[in-house]
Amino acid sequence: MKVLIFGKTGQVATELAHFDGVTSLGREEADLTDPGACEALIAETEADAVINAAAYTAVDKAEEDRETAMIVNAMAPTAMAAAAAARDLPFVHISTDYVFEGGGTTPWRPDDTTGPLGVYGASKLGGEHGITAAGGRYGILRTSWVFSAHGNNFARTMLRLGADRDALTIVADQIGGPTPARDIAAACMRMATALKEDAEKSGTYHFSGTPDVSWADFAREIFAQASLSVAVTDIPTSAYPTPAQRPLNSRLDCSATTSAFGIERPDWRSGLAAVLAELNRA
Ligand SMILES: NC(=O)C1=CN([C@@H]2O[C@H](COP(=O)(O)OP(=O)(O)OC[C@H]3O[C@@H](n4cnc5c(N)ncnc54)[C@H](OP(=O)(O)O)[C@@H]3O)[C@@H](O)[C@H]2O)C=CC1
Ligand SMILES: Cc1cn([C@H]2C[C@H](O)[C@@H](COP(=O)(O)OP(=O)(O)O[C@H]3O[C@@H](C)C(=O)[C@@H](O)[C@H]3O)O2)c(=O)[nH]c1=O
Ligand SMILES: [Mg+2]
Repeated sequence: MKVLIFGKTGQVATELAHFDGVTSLGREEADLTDPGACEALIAETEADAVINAAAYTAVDKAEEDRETAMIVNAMAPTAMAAAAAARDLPFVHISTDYVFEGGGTTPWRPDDTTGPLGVYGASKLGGEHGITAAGGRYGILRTSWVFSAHGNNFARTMLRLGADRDALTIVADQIGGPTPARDIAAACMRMATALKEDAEKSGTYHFSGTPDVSWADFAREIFAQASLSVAVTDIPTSAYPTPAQRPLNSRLDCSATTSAFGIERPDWRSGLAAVLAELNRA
């Protein structure tokens, strides 16, 4: 199957580029601030499916750059979905736990009420609504806490800070599933193939690594596996003020993804080991 990918340099896009039959479009070939151009690329593609792995992911910066976040995360994916629907091509798109308001401790199910706390989450939710309304074959995969050997992510931030600090204070009341970018890429490919066969599988799905942990627990595991001696102290979110508010409960119920596509939650601790091995080889 030939797959057209929006995004080339991001965490998930980098992992998608390793699959056979994919064509990756970087910012130079497809700028998401120009939704019409993205639409045109899908109208003329020879691919059998489209995956969007590009997004405005700077959560705090989005608070003061709402317009760009909305164009990239809502308008461009909406235009892509319409173009894919017009040609009956499966369209797979990645969304986020940040569409939820984050109350309680129950894992969120795909049809639970959304309530984004910030601009990034609101812009991603706008994309979800546009894609759903386009009426084509689509899969929206909400994931969380993505990490890989590339790009900006919490694991690489911890390795950088841990290299010259022996103690860090990390938020311990936000709970979620860290997710290896490699597993998200594989899930997207699997969904694109399944949607080609069966349009009835269209819908919104959840996918995150297991077990659910706090950011502080995630940091401890990073330092343990990297053999870095850094003392991690738990702090509440209130002690780490940021421009954008984050959900406290980011747990995702991924059971529908397993039933529809046979995709299981990956253990993020082995994904972390693979990322550390990759960084050590580099
Ligand atoms: N990171 C995370 O923790 C999470 C991410 N997600 C979602 O997963 C998906 C993939 O995220 P991830 O791989 O982490 O993203 P990254 O932040 O690693 O990469 C973002 C990608 O989007 C591209 N991009 C941004 N703006 C534009 C633009 N205007 N035109 C073209 N390309 C653009 C970037 O290109 P360039 O290098 O040129 O800037 C880059 O390739 C996104 O939809 C994101 O919302 C969901 C949950 C958690
Ligand atoms: C660096 C640092 C962060 N933190 C906290 C802040 C925050 O609550 C948490 C994670 O920080 P980050 O900046 O990596 O978080 P953030 O960029 O908000 O990560 C999010 O990105 C978007 C794109 C998503 O879709 C989400 O699923 C999620 O992965 O760790 C500390 O408590 N201490 C620290 O020293
Ligand atoms: Mg970040």
